[in-house]
Amino acid sequence: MSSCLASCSRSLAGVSKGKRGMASVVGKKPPTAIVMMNMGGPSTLPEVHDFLSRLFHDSDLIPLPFQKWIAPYIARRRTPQIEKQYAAIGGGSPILRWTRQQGQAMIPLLDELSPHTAPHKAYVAFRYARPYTEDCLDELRRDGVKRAVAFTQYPQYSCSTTGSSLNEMWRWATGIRRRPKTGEEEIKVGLEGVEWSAIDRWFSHPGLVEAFARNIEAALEHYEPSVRSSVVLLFSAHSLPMSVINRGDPYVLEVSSTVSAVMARLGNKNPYRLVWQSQVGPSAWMGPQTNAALKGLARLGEKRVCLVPIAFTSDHIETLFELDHEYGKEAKELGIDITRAESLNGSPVFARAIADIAAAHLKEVKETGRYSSVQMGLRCPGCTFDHCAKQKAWFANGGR
Ligand SMILES: C=CC1=C(C)c2cc3[nH]c(cc4nc(cc5[nH]c(cc1n2)c(C)c5CCC(=O)O)C(CCC(=O)O)=C4C)c(C)c3C=C
Ligand code: FES
Ligand SMILES: [Fe+2]
Repeated sequence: MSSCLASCSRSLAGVSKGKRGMASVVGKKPPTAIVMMNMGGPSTLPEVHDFLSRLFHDSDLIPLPFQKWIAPYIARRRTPQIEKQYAAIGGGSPILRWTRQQGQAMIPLLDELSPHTAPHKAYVAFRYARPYTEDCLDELRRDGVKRAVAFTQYPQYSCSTTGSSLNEMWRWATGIRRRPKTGEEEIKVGLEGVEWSAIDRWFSHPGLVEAFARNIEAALEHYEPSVRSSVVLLFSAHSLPMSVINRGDPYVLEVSSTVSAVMARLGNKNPYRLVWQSQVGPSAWMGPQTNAALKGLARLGEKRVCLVPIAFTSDHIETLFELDHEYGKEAKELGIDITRAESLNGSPVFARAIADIAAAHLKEVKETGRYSSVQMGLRCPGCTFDHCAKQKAWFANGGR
């Protein structure tokens, strides 16, 4: 992280916009692939069912008894309700559009920050929506890629999110997972001869912190200067089941660290809390829940609240539907003057941050020969999955 700090402040200080974009990769040298990994979301309503089906089949996210049989049933039952939510936010998730835009903004900056690994090209690998991990690997194969970075787009690490995406990448790249053979068609298996490394977390990167802070400052402009410092900043992150936290998952710690760093950058001028949203099912999840916290704050006489989504880098159903639509309405009914900080979306400060993170990582791999972070090597104390160990060993060995 220390090298990040130095190079980030340099890049924040003003890397000028590069002239090369994605088009610059058509030369002879294959691009260094920057694979932006995330969960994805259905871009259109007809994709909702397949999105949920993949999600409920993922035992790293939701381990279910008889998963193969139960998952299709839950996905089918949940589809109409979730379709309505996506319909209410314009007919689909904007995550693919934002991820592509962020990748496009990152590449010229990265070409400039790390010329010896240029040209770079951004790829997208989603866990539950197109383009899937396997689609992304097809693209890498077509481009003749020899060096690839698996770059999680979740700033804070959880085995249910980043861990799941890394597991999926390892399965497809090694050929453990393969497409079913249809007819005489030749099936490509795995991805030979690629040197892989992983960026698994970046929860306290100064560029990320700066991007969040600027969006919060912009949201606070909504309030009169005389009352601005009384606004409660309510940082909201997707919750986790207590069973995952008790297994030793680092997500809660890392989200908390992001919040502390953002508050320090803001000069600790406002009161704040970290709360948790979007729990599903009847089991115990991390709390307090965002909507209960809003009700509690109203009961205690708080009149102004700024909601800050802190664990995702673009808009999605939980900001646009849950925060804006549901909780925003509820809060107004409770008499709270509520605003929401914009998600990182098209923030140029954010684009510079991810370029800096990628550049610092490429440099570190070259200098140390370490392909993944020290922290990524440690399994959760309660982990019982063999595949976590195999995936970590595979990345630590450069994808060999
Ligand atoms: C950092 C973000 C997220 C964590 C951690 C996370 C954990 C987690 N999620 C579920 C179950 C579901 N999540 C669903 C949707 C969903 N989840 C996140 C983010 C995190 N999830 C996002 C951004 C989305 C929406 C995608 C979009 O809008 O584009 C869903 C599907 C919706 C629904 O049916 O309610 C489920 C289910 C678990 C069990 C879990 C931790 C173990
Ligand atoms: S569940 Fe965390 S390392 Fe396996
Ligand atoms: Fe989720």
